[in-house]
Amino acid sequence: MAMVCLTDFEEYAKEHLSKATWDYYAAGADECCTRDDNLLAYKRIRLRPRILRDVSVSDTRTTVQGTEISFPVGIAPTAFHCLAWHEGEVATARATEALNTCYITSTYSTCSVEEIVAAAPNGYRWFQLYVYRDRKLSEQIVHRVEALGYKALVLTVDVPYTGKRRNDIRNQFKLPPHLKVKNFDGVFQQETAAPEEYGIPANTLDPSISWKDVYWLQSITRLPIIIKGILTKEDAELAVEHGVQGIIVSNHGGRQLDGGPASIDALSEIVDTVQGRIEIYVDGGIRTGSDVLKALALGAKCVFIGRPAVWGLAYKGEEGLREVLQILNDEFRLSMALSGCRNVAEINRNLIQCSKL
Ligand SMILES: Cc1cc2nc3c(=O)[nH]c(=O)nc-3n(C[C@H](O)[C@H](O)[C@H](O)COP(=O)(O)O)c2cc1C
Ligand SMILES: CCCCCCC(=O)C(=O)O
Repeated sequence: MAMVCLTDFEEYAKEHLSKATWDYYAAGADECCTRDDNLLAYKRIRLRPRILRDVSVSDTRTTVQGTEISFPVGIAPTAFHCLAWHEGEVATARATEALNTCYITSTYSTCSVEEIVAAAPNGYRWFQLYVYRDRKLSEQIVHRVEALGYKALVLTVDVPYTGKRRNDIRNQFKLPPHLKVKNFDGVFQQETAAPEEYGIPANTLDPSISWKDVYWLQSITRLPIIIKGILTKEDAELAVEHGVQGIIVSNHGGRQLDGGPASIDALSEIVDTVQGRIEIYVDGGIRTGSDVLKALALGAKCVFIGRPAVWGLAYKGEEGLREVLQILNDEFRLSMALSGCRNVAEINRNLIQCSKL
């Protein structure tokens, strides 16, 4: 079967994954309004293409946190890649190294960070962090990834509690016994009597985390800190005031608070408030190259994809994810050219119809 667009990979994954795994990847919170709006919001935005601008050569390269990547699409942190493909995050690391883009490894990876780095030693990676009640656990993983050459920490702030994902509850979804959250092998397993969530002891994440924990994190690391899960200008301003280096505008793929804004709809107020003081990225609902173009036009430095990466893995592991990234790269290049942009520096708000500004 020829894979032409990202939804081809979605259909393949839906057909070939077990129902419980598919439901877990697809899940949104409650009625899935925010999950679905993440995609619909891109379709509401209209472009203002410019013509006759010699687009015979186009350059999709950009930088994030000072490092060059081949195009402005990275991999958002998603848990449990071994559910989609037996090599799991090792395949993800190889595909992203090959395509020269940024891979944010989830705390809940089913390969360890050491295995990931060994598989793709030259890959450019950030590590996604949750803050545990037991701060020592968070501190240990921070020091591990720093020593392994991860280039930034992505602090996820929208999971004080896990959102209510109805099918996961109906399916009693949990990691099968042969898979583990490898970064915490032996740590989480000790608490087998405790109630579980997805096969992980419940209540390990600290719902009391607050802005002071950003200072705590800064005190234990020299890595840049990027906050993932901001949706308002007020919190964006606080992030800048607390000295972080980046923001990922995100609603966690609509898996946490249902009824919040589509992430692309939240982007503009954050970009306007931050005024270039730190880099802003966005994830949620990006499925085509023109979605990438729209996000950049509205001020994102780079976008990240979550579910499409696991669909690629489910299709053919490393090769499948490479295909997903290559298709997005090709579509983005074409959208740039058809709207008169020769490089990412030429993408700006003039490309967006006024009703969306
Ligand atoms: C199956 C799945 C697992 C996820 N796991 C994590 C995670 O471990 N940490 C995290 O910060 N975000 C996690 N997310 C949220 C993603 O990083 C990202 O915000 C979201 O998937 C983007 O939306 P998209 O799937 O429409 O691209 C997960 C999302 C999905 C779909
Ligand atoms: C015990 C919390 C598990 C969270 C799993 C990863 C995640 O963020 C998700 O959206 O799923």
